Amino acid sequence: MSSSTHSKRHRVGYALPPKKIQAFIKPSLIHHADQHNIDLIPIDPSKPLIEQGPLDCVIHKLYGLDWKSQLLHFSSLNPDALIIDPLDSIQRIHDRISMLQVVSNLKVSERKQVLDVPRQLVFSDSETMMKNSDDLIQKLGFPLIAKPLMADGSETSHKMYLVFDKEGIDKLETRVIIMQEFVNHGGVIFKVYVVGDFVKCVKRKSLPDIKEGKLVSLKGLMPFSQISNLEEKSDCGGGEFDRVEMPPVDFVEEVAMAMKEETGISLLNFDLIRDARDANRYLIIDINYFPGYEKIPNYESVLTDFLLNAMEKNKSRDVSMVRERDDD
Ligand SMILES: O=P(O)(O)O[C@@H]1[C@@H](OP(=O)(O)O)[C@H](OP(=O)(O)O)[C@H](O)[C@H](OP(=O)(O)O)[C@H]1OP(=O)(O)O
Ligand SMILES: Nc1ncnc2c1ncn2[C@@H]1O[C@H](COP(=O)(O)OP(=O)(O)O)[C@@H](O)[C@H]1O
Ligand SMILES: [Mg+2]
Ligand SMILES: [Mg+2]
Repeated sequence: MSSSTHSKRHRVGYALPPKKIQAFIKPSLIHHADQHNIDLIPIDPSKPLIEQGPLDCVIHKLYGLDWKSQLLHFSSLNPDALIIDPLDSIQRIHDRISMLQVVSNLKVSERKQVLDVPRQLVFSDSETMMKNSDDLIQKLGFPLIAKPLMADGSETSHKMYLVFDKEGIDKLETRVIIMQEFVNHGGVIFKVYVVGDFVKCVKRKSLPDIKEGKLVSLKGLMPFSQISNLEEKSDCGGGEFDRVEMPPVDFVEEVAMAMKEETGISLLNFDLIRDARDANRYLIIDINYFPGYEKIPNYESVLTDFLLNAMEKNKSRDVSMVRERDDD
């Protein structure tokens, strides 16, 4: 990195919901960034963004048309400012259909591990789903997971149900619904955090397996909030979690970099599960924009290094564009 990067102060604006500011913009992050010539500046989304500059870079996780037009207006007046990440790219992972299409487009080399997504069907309303329930059951079987289409941080976007039988399908009362096959995965999920070229995979507790024998005793549907009832009776406990092997690092890193390329997004994580019936089959079930990075150790330096690098790259891009213009 050039010495000028170290001497110049960088103004990085952050536009985040209050809950996220509380969790992510910790004094330790502000301090670490400050020590590395970055001023983290709060952006007030209720005021014009163009009046809150100058800014070298904007990081953001806000939704809605107002924020979109604010960013567009700001970018048109400040073409050299770096926006992390582009709104159009983020939009693609706010929808649980296009999100999984991203996975199908990933370019991952031929290897022992296979990357897949769960099978899913989308319905415009519960009535249409009920009418087509025989087809749904035939295609995906039970148990099913009902997910809202949108994954846009809204209150309802994480509200899900496990559906065990036809009566469960009939009881669902949501608007656009994704019905996804439930894949047994040993009750453990791997969360892969990506920050530019940095990749960190961690283990988390997930929904426990639902063995065929157990399915007969499960009736109707169950919102996820009650899933702990099921977990108590699950096979995953008593230190088993700690013994679960992590996926191969090179595989995770390759998928993470392919994801970054395909989405054009630098700040994301994805949820990876390993098929309980095939240890080499991995499925991506969820991709999240700008997740809770504060949960990874040393996130202060990871984020600071990323911002410095991104601004440095952006500056060299601007310089080469000026050179190209001069050459014309
Ligand atoms: O709140 P946290 O720290 O659990 O982070 C949430 C993420 O948890 P994770 O880091 O994956 O464990 C969470 O990931 P999941 O969807 O739970 O896999 C989302 O990214 C969530 O954002 P939103 O509500 O979808 O806008 C994230 O919420 P925000 O931090 O953006 O509010
Ligand atoms: N197809 C699936 N098979 C098995 N478990 C799943 C599947 N999809 C989701 N889950 C479980 O449900 C949780 C929430 O689903 P996810 O798609 O990640 O939604 P969210 O965006 O709310 O995190 C996951 O962390 C995992 O435990
Ligand atoms: Mg998830
Ligand atoms: Mg999610």
